[in-house]
Amino acid sequence: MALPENYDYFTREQWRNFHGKNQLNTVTGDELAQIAALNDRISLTDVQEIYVPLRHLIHVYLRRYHQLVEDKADFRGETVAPTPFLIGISGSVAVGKSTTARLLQLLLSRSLPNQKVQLITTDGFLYPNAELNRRGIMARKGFPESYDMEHLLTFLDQVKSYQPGIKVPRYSHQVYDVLPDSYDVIDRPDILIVEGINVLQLPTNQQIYVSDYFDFSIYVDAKAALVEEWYLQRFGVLLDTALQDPLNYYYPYAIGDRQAAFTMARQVWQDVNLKNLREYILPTRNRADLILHKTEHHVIDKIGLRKY
Ligand SMILES: Nc1ncnc2c1ncn2[C@@H]1O[C@H](COP(=O)(O)OP(=O)(O)OP(=O)(O)O)[C@@H](O)[C@H]1O
Ligand SMILES: CC(C)(CO)[C@@H](O)C(=O)NCCC(=O)O
Repeated sequence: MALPENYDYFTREQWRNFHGKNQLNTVTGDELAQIAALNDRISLTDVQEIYVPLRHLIHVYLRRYHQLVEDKADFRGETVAPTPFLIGISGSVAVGKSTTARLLQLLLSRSLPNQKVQLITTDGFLYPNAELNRRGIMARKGFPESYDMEHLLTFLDQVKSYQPGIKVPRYSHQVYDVLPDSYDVIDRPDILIVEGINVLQLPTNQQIYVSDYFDFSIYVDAKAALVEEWYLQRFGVLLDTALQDPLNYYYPYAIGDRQAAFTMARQVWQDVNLKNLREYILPTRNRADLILHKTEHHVIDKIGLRKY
């Protein structure tokens, strides 16, 4: 699918100079150490040249957002109620959404030390495997019908209305299921990052869309053949981890024939994740405020900034 036309596209050589005046435009040694601990494969040049200007752009959106919230309260003759700023991050399975999300959480927490920056993935809003099986859609995990979208919308509504202590179910790749009685707690953040393949989708039968809640959104983009490579690499890591744990979903694959396990993973990529990317995820790309385009080794080579 050709890149959408309603964006300005920049090379990294252009993008890395986008800082504005008097901005915090470098990362400290301490930040770099934290980033390396997050994922030691992240290119630190990408952090400096791509993510630091991106953080500056988010500051711009944030300022404008707070001004608008204030002006709207003033218009109604009311005092300002705290309203969290929401960032959505979308893209294929295994493209690197959660890594991007955690990196942004870290960078924003550092530049805005008085603000609480929290992060969730929409994986926790998948129906548990028992429910997917009951509905006969276990082979459709990740497709729109496999998520409890109503629950996700209610959650976003609670966050925006600044409710304390909201529980979010947790999904485990190791167990391959939503964990029973295990939750993350989102507690009145100033900024919430919501990462998931479905965050820019338009569910049917709903009055409001998930994307209506976002004040800034990012689509992480790459050629499908590359994402397949990353999916299989991550599968290799999942197998290695599973070897230590007989309760891990991947344990039978980990102790069996490795070639056969990879053949199975390739098939799942083809039948499930690639199909989902083509039919339901990629068509949402042109709703994002920003497209981060990756090439080999996760290096970002192009950035699209939405014009209108
Ligand atoms: N910037 C990066 N540099 C190097 N490796 C990366 C980078 N981003 C992600 N990866 C690797 O790519 C794989 C997929 O990343 P990640 O788990 O963040 O993807 P995801 O899009 O969140 O996937 P899912 O939708 O399945 O949760 C992982 O093995 C991760 O370590
Ligand atoms: C949990 C999701 C849907 C999204 O992160 C994905 O990682 C997944 O498990 N997809 C189902 C097919 C598979 O096993 O890869």
